[in-house]
Amino acid sequence: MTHSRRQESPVSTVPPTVPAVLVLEDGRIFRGTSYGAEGTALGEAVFATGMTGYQETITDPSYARQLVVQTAPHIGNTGVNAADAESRRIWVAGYIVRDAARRPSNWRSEQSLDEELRDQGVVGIEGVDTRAITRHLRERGAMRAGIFSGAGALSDDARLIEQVLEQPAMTGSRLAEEVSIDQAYVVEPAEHGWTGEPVATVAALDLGIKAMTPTHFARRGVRCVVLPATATFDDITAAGPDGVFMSNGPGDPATAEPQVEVLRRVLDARIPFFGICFGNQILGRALGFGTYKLPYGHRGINQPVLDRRTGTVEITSQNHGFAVDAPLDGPVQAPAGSYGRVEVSHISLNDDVVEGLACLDLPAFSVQYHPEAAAGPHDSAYLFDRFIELMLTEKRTGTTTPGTTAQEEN
Ligand SMILES: NC(=O)CC[C@H](N)C(=O)O
Repeated sequence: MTHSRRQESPVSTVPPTVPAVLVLEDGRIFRGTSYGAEGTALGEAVFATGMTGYQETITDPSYARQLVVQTAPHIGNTGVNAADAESRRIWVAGYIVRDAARRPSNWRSEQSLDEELRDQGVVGIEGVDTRAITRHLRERGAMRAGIFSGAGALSDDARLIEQVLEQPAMTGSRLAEEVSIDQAYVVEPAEHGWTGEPVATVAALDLGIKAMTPTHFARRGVRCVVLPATATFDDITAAGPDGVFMSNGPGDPATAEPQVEVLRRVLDARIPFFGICFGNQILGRALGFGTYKLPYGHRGINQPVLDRRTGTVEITSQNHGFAVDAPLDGPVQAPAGSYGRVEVSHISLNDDVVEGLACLDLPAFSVQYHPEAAAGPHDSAYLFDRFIELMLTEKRTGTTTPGTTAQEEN
């Protein structure tokens, strides 16, 4: 009886499942079901440990060409909305979750994450053991991978591994120009509730900038002129900036030669500089240090960092796979140019990786993490204040004239 009633019922709460498979370049394979768009996604498999903020994560341009594994097991439960997007689109190349929420439940939700992934053509996989994937990546390192769903998932494993190996590795990939903008734009302080006159102007290079960064400047009264990644030194000075900012961004910092050259001219001209993440790596390179690939990177919103100058510990938001190779012990002369002394100002308390650089003879500093948060804790927002203070001090003491070098001024 019960059996026949069940057969007659037209209602089914279980959606039809489409097979999907995650294939890692070392041959490890995880089978699950399709999530978001159906198709093929290739990229570097990395894991992100944030328990919240999945929308900010997937719209962070630094994740371009990466397949992101969320270690939090339940994803999508608050849906997505226009206000929380950190850029104009989703940038993760593919998305890997354990258990996708079937129904979002939040008053701010405008659409389900599944629908948003579909709308933007982002291929994902769900129902895989994300803990096993994470442990694998932690032991073997971030690596090339592919998500294949629908008909593609039925292909021969060897053929799928071949496809995964055909893509370029993250090392050597230049991606900042791909995610940047074509046209400059300005974010005015008044747009974010500032009622007085602007206190300064920052020229911000968009190497993959997140919306929250200009917002932080604007809230503090700073005009933010956002420029494409290809901006020249002359484009920067044309904005009449009191300071220059370089954002986070995807790809290998070893490929950022044009931005390193631009930054050297900024430093030569003694224009105050602040960089975050990719911007920190570019400052490191401009000063003559190398960069290297971390085994599996730092991605999450609870990464402990020590500010070595104050002894304060910050809980930070991070997303980096590369790091600066600079000596931890004491200030050193910058190996390149005549930039004077530099010190490692911040280090990771998990693994001693360089998390910040400070020039002692120039108004320039940077951090490897994300003081703009979004998502993540706000511990590091003081860095925006520190940069504004630096710009205003340089302005007051008159040592900075954009477009001229320190020698020319003397
Ligand atoms: N968020 C970032 O700016 C990342 C910088 C660089 N692409 C890295 O992976 O290290």
